[in-house]
Amino acid sequence: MADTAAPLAELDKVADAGRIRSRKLDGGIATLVVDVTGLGDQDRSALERSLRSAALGIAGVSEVRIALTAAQQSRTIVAVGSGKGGVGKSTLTTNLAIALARAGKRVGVIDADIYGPSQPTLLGSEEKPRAENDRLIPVAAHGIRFLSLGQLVGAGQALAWRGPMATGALSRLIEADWGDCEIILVDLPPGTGDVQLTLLQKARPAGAVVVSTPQDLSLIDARRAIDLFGKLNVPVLGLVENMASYVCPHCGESSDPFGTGSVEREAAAIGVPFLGRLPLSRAIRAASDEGVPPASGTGSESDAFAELAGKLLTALDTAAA
Ligand SMILES: Nc1ncnc2c1ncn2[C@@H]1O[C@H](COP(=O)(O)OP(=O)(O)OP(=O)(O)O)[C@@H](O)[C@H]1O
Repeated sequence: MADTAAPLAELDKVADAGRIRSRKLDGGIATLVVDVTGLGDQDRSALERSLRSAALGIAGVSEVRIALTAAQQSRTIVAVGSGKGGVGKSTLTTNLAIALARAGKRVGVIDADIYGPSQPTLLGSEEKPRAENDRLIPVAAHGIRFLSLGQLVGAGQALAWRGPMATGALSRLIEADWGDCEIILVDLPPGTGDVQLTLLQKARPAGAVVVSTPQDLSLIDARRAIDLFGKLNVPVLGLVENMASYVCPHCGESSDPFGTGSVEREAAAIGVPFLGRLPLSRAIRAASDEGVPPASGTGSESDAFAELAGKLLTALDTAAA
């Protein structure tokens, strides 16, 4: 029977312009090739269902065959690590992600910190992710999407995980339906043990950001993290100095409780970019506790994260060149 696809033109009303790459009607069988690039699993299924039911409503169509195609989604994973806990790695991850989103990127965050998953608190969202076709759907907050071990288990429970259990749960986060996310930041657990190693091997990040306070102790541990990245061939995209100077809100005098400048010197010594310095700021601590990331607002803290995000994008471009 002749192929006369004209009646299928109707389907343009169902799919966004250009998504239907080819259409054919032969012997009552409608065959469509549909480009689903950039759509998450749910949107793909929804589009397929709508096209199928619309096609079956067209006179002369008795069967519908749909092939979905997608251009390879280019996605960059960046690990955020520190040698030591409590230096602000999670705070940096959240705010860097939001600053990247404000710079126009589609950003996801994986909270892989088994010792203290804190992204739900930092992002002020206790929403649990749904699963579709056995894949988790990241939760949206402050213009980014995120998944956290803290959403899969109760607070404090992940701490008891070791080995395969932790690795299995982390794999679910990495293999989730990240849709059109272009950059995914992974908030690593502090330290350089087996969990970090497995995670890096699974996620295969394009690079890593290492955060440290200017204290010697934090810096010594940061060097261990840098070594681990080096051993796994994960380029260090840059170092960030957190909790540097403190400006007294009363008298305005600036002091350096943990010292200042050592992280920048370390970056120069090992030949990696210094991405920037964040002050020790009561506003950062208070906003983080309240689930209102400073990067989502305005002011000097938000500007500092925006600057870090810009430098990270430059470092990513340089690493890819
Ligand atoms: N620049 C800053 N100024 C003030 N407080 C900060 C700053 N950075 C982080 N903090 C606070 O320090 C505490 C630890 O930060 P955070 O949880 O981000 O560290 P971490 O390195 O991820 O720790 P862990 O590895 O234990 O999860 C939090 O209370 C956070 O609000």
